[in-house]
Amino acid sequence: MSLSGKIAAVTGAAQGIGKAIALRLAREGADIILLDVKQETVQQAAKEVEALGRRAIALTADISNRDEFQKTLKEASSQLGGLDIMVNNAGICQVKPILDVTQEEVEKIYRINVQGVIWGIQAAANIFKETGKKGKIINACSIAGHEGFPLLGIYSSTKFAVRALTQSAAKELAAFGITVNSYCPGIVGTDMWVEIDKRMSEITGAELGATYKKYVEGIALGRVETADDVAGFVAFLSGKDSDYITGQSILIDGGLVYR
Ligand SMILES: NC(=O)C1=CN([C@@H]2O[C@H](COP(=O)(O)OP(=O)(O)OC[C@H]3O[C@@H](n4cnc5c(N)ncnc54)[C@H](O)[C@@H]3O)[C@@H](O)[C@H]2O)C=CC1
Ligand SMILES: CC(=O)C(C)=O
Repeated sequence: MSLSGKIAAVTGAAQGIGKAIALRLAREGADIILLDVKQETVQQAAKEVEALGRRAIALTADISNRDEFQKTLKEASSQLGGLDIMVNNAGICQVKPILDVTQEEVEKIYRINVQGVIWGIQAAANIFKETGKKGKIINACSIAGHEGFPLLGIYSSTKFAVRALTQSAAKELAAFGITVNSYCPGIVGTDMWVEIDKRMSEITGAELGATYKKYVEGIALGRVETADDVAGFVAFLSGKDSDYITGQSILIDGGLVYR
């Protein structure tokens, strides 16, 4: 598919799935706004986009800060000449029994994983409406947005919230020709899973690597998911071939959770 002439914004684009999405959309022809809290690495990722011959703007901003996020995104989109695709990818994980989690911990993950997605939907939809674009909003959900997993309860609840927001926003924005969908990866070999495995070991006493191995063994296709697997699917959701899909949170997990 060609995304030539399109402008896409990707949050959490400094590394992992977000960086793979930014590079894949650039390969398909889009110019990219890359946003992350990690200044140096997001600038490096933007250079990699430019090396593919596309325009790139690196933004250092926190998606949980509504004003900072929306202001920087609006300025960057004006600079590039608009916005067509918004990928609300940034998120954090948390591994803890529900009985032990503190108020601060719950608030932190909800500010990033839930409020950050709300601010991203608002920012993109307002830009699309102002510029008369039938844009696409694409959110990061998870298998954990379809099923609760032990020690990932609060994280799972944030991803269930993303699924609800995706459905509601799709219904509210359909009148403007804006579609809203989510991708739901399974076990992707990024820094997030290194951290999950480490925390699971600390809590359960399992050997380092054992939790990751156990989850990967449950995947029907028999291999861990790569960030590029996810990026290819996001490219599909960004392009014309997905124009008639909205409000969906689609599993891309190699066969792990079945809905
Ligand atoms: N790794 C996995 O197995 C899975 C990941 N996901 C979701 O995919 C998304 C990306 O995950 P990964 O690439 O694996 O994570 P990662 O931890 O490797 O990368 C996340 C990126 O988001 C950025 N970020 C975090 N908080 C931010 C904030 N407040 N403002 C701006 N940027 C922020 C980080 O700096 C980092 O660059 C997340 O929403 C995650 O929940 C979903 C299912 C599986
Ligand atoms: C990080 C994540 O979403 C899972 C379920 O592994």
